[in-house]
Amino acid sequence: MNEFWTTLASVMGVWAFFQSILHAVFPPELRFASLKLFHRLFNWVSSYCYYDITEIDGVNTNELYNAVQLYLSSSASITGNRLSLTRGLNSSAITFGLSNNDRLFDSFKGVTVLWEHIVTQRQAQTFSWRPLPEEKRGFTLRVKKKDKAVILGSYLDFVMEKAVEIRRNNQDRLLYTNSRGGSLDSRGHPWESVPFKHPSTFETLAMDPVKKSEIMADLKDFANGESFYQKTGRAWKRGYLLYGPPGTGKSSMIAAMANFLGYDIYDLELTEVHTNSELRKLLMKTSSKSIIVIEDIDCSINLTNRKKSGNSGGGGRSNSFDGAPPPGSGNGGEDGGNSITLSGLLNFTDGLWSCCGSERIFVFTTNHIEKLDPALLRSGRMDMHIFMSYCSFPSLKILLKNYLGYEDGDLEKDLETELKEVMDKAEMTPADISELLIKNRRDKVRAVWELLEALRAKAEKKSRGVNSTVAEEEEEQEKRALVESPKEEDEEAAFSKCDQINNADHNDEVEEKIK
Ligand SMILES: Nc1ncnc2c1ncn2[C@@H]1O[C@H](COP(=O)(O)OP(=O)(O)OP(=O)(O)O)[C@@H](O)[C@H]1O
Ligand SMILES: [Mg+2]
Repeated sequence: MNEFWTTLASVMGVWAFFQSILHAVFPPELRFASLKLFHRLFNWVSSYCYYDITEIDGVNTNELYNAVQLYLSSSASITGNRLSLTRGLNSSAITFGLSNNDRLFDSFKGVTVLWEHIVTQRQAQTFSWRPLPEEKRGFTLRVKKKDKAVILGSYLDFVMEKAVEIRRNNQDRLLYTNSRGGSLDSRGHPWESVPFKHPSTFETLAMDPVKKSEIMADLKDFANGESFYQKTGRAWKRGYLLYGPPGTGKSSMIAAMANFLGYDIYDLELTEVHTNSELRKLLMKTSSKSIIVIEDIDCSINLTNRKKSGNSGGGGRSNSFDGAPPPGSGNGGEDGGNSITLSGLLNFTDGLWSCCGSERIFVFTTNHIEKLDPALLRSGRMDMHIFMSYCSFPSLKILLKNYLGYEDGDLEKDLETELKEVMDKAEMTPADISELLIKNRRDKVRAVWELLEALRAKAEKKSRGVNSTVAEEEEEQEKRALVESPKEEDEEAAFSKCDQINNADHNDEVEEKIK
């Protein structure tokens, strides 16, 4: 050991002496050239090579940096004496990390490597189109030259895989939103996140049990289908379109999917996205094993003004849902890139860019499938169309079990028969029924009788031909008003969206279909 320190001291001494001679004798250019030469010489003689993994690579966040940080946080791999402990905002576990400017050894397949965490203050802010963090952070990996092949070949992949695993186990899943508009945070992320804690599961979801098991099997096949997608040359992604009246469980289904697969959710607010290229950037910043959701797609973008959409209706912003992109809008639009087109959206879900990353699910929801452009519904676009319908008797049984603890056979026979009869005629949504059950949950018997009363009343109204869709229509208009409201610059687009509400005839047709 002593020998090591003596050698190190002499090398440092020689280096210091060499530098002072350089400063005293040579002009700066020559000094620089000699330093370069010395470094080359040193690298040539040294038996180590070094890899720098910086936190920010140009303008993008370096995924490998995050992975290394997580990997080094796994207690199994850590052998250092000094560790930093963190508990992230979105995490329910404490993680270890390498302290700033500290180092530790790790071994892999009999090879020992040294990790060093380097943190330096960023020099005076250079010009940048977004604020950069104050510190420059990075890891340096020191590897023996003879072990280079092992490390580059499999160690870094192993680190990446381990990091994903650690993240899955340690961290709560996240719900991301793009509510910041197109702006990025200091680490280059366009998405904001909060912990995802929605308790909906397939168990609590009231829907036809056969359909439910089909969906669950489809999701399982997808999640386990890496080799299938590889073999068939398909991108590892899947699209689901959930449609049906308000309150039938579309959003609950998305939460159940995420909880079932353990995926994060990216809730894409289309009205906050201004151009196709912005949409693409958002996509590029989503991680794999995630569900990308566009809710109420018919309310998010203009579906009716197809003819006008090419010129954004005279200069204002309009997210146009047009089969053919307006001239020059393939990557943002002629008007300075101020429109999203259907082709942009399809590229987002379907084109080459949709394959950056893998294992992703796209889910669109709508109350009005008939308002969607056929291009979006064509086979291959959305792999599964799932109709979320009014509450049926099998769905009611699930709600009765979840809310009141009724098991099969607990209901009196007559009561059950009557519920069965009136259920389909009443066309009540699971949301309405849930409300009734919650209200009386302390008195099971009363809850069921009140429900039966409500169902009878609703069924009777239906049979008298009273338009039951008034409430739905009101809810729909509320939704649209929310989308259309505030921003002044969106006024024009808002007016054009109002046109959508004038589709009563069309609605009737679909209601027929749904029935
Ligand atoms: N199928 C269902 N199973 C269980 N609960 C449901 C179901 N549908 C609705 N609910 C209950 O009603 C509430 C509203 O449902 P949800 O938001 O999922 O409906 P939605 O179809 O997404 O409505 P919208 O079209 O208005 O977005 C949920 O919080 C849930 O408690
Ligand atoms: Mg919803």
